[in-house]
Amino acid sequence: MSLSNECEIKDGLETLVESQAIGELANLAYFRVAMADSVAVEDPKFTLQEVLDTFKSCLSENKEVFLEHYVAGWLGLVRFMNSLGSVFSFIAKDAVNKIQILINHLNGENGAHYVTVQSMVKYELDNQLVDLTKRGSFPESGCRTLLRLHRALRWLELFLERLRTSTEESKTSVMCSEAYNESLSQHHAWIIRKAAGTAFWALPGRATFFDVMNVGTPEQVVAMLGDALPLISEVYQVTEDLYAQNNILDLP
Ligand SMILES: CCCCCCCC/C=C\CCCCCCCC(=O)N[C@@H](COP(=O)(O)O)[C@H](O)/C=C/CCCCCCCCCCCCC
Repeated sequence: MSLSNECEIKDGLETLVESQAIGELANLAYFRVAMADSVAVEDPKFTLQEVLDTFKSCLSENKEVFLEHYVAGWLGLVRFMNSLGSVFSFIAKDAVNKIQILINHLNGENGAHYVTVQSMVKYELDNQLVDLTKRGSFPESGCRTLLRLHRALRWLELFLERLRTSTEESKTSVMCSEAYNESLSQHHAWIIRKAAGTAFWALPGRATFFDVMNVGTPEQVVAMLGDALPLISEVYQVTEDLYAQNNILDLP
């Protein structure tokens, strides 16, 4: 995928952040990213396969993480969340804001340094473009912005693993909040934890959830989750190791 139609994507995201109709526009934004990759997009509905494909493209042969594919993966996930209802809008809006910041870096004059997460970290640290101990001059550094999505990727991994091994009786709200409590919640203020916990109760049941994934039978969903999880885990682990090596896992 190439961000040759960067302006269109950027315009779409800017509108998306400002708009109340966030769900509809998230679809549009992802639609454009997908088009840039020649993915078949006649059907604008979310499919788990699309997200799987973007995470598959994330890692280079030498395990570098391509930022544009990472961003495309998140846009796909936001589309999914938007299809679940407006109660998740505050979460989607935060995710989209962060995606927008990363796309701005990719499209900016220093975009060449933002091709991979590895090159982004090196560039920003070498040039003191990251607030390391307290928030200051660089609230929109790529490193701190991606870290927020990276932590959310751990939540996703834990949640999807629960979904994969769930039974018909399992509750998505319980699986979601367990995954959240084991990961992201540790980085969130009390008020955010409460709001997130409330939103989880609005999640549809497992059967509807599987339907929205547009994969097929529950057995096919489970099989695809089995394919998707190692990819997501690897992207997570490569990023985690990179951030650990550079001592930037706690950026303010
Ligand atoms: C394959 C399909 C099945 C799963 C689909 C899941 C779709 C999930 C899509 C997006 C997930 C949301 C990502 C949220 C990123 C949150 C980043 C964050 O931590 N931000 C906080 C800190 O930011 P700064 O203030 O430091 O800039 C911010 O305070 C958060 C605000 C919003 C609340 C975030 C709650 C996160 C809950 C994650 C679970 C989402 C549940 C969705 C259920 C489908």
